[in-house]
Amino acid sequence: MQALLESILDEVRPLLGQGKVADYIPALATVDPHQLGVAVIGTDGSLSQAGDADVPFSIQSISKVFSLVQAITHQGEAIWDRLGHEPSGQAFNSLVQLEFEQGRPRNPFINAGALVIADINESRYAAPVLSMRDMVRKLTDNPHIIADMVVADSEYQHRSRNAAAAYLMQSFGNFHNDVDTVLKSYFHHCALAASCVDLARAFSFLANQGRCLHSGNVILSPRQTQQVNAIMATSGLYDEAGNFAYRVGLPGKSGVGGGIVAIVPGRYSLCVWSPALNPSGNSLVGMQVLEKLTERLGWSVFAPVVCP
Ligand SMILES: NC(=O)CC[C@H](N)C(=O)O
Repeated sequence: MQALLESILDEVRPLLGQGKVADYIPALATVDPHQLGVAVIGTDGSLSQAGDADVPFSIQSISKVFSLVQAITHQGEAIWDRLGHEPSGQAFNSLVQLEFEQGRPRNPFINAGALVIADINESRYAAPVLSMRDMVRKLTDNPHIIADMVVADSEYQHRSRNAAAAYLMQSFGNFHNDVDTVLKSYFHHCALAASCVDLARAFSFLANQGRCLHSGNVILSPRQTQQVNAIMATSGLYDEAGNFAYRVGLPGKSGVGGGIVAIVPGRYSLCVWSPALNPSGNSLVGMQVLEKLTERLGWSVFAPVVCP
């Protein structure tokens, strides 16, 4: 695996320089786009990594999976009264559908949906920012995880679109807490910094029927784990979810920091990172790495099930 990861990174390195780092959050515009890393953790505990796999980056929308897990943990199925689990086919920050659909976001992985989830969590936790940070520290097994406050502040300064989504939902009665307070929690979650190795480890529970590999803690039931993987497969890459299913064939979640996590249910959790994005806001080189890896290894949730 180690040699395969190294050789795939060598193959895609010439593509570094294509794509564009997220500049609608000015603090992210300064990140060096030539970085590239990948980490793969097996449910047998094996870790393989290549390139800049230990360099922390802004997890951005990858945090939406952690927030969803928190909300499922304390609200269960009741969260679906407030939002759907259908793909949107729209950009992650689109507002068009939200007006048509009376302020009920399509899914928890577009911004509007993540803001409703943040609102649900704001009602539940006394200190949502710390609850999230502690959860990510436990799941990554890294007590040094912190949010990059320069990124969080930069997003707050440029919050118009997310604020518009939240106020629109408030006008439909689907937002219960103070908008500014929830936005601050949400930006803080997005600004958490973690490496490929941290995130591959953090998401091992999704490859392991809901049980965290290193702690043994039950994070979700096996059924809830399948459901979160299903939402990742159908909505994790926004308006590119279909392309991701076609090219990679795994549940995945991207962020505008250039990270993409992916799950091979029962086998592996992986994370790839390269900051420059394609027009859908997904890591351009990261997609290539995942496509090559799954093609070489035959990993796909759409491949025939091999019975023992
Ligand atoms: N796709 C993303 O990673 C978007 C997250 C970003 N924090 C935003 O709200 O715009």
